[in-house]
Amino acid sequence: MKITTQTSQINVSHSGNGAPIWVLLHGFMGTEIDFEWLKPRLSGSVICPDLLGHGATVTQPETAFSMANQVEALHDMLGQLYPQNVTYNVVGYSMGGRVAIAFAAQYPDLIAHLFVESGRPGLASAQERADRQAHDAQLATQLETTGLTNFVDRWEALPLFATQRNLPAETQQRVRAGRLAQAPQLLAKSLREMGTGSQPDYWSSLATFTFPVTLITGQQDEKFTKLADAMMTTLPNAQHRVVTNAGHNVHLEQPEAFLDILTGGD
Ligand SMILES: C=C(O[C@H]1C=C[C@H](C(=O)CCC(=O)O)[C@@H](C(=O)O)[C@@H]1O)C(=O)O
Repeated sequence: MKITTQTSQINVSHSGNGAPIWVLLHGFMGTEIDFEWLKPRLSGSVICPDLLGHGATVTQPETAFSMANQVEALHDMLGQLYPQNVTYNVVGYSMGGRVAIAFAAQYPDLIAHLFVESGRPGLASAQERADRQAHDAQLATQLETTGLTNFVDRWEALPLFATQRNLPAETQQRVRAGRLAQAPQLLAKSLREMGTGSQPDYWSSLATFTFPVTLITGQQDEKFTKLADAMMTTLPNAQHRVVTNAGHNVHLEQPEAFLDILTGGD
């Protein structure tokens, strides 16, 4: 497996007593189960929370699924688990990558290493955000009116996920089952309130990320590989790993290559 690297500068640091604490953040319509396979493969502690509106997360009806609330919910959860002064290896996939970047911007002192897989720091222009908000609101309405199965059918058919159709049927069925197990009204709320267009723009925060950052994209995901290249122009201590024979979901399509990047085993 060939992984090409573009590096500005990378200094790896570890949390506390040297045993890393991994925080793994799933993507839209994902759950903590998506990273279950990683738990026995990573040294140290591994935490895979369900994000707002996903999996087993329970919120009060009045809770806004804003990126700010998501960051605070994650911060509160980690603070309850690790009250002492520790740092985390935060790994975010896609929507989870957006959350990871927002969390790092808000709490940089808590980051040992930030890994962003096929993620982006929001949208830089107000017009882009407005257009994307309208798009995500349309998706949310479609989800509410045509039902989750129809929505997942359309979602799976997106070009962004075309490479996943080469995966074994069992793997595709497992991912589909995870999506179909979600609560449609909560997914719609997530799209409207925490979608790519609704979150703040963190592009200007990237230059302040002095902790080690590793961007991971699939070579066949041109869109997010280009976005990662753009992020590299402003990140001061980062590397961009492009994994061959993979699209948007690198950890699903090339799990061993993904693990090697996390552990430095490649
Ligand atoms: C379709 C686009 O944007 C969506 C794609 C990826 C994100 C995600 O979490 C997908 C997870 C998965 O299905 O494997 C999602 C997000 O960031 O919430 C985006 O809305 C696109 O072309 O940008």
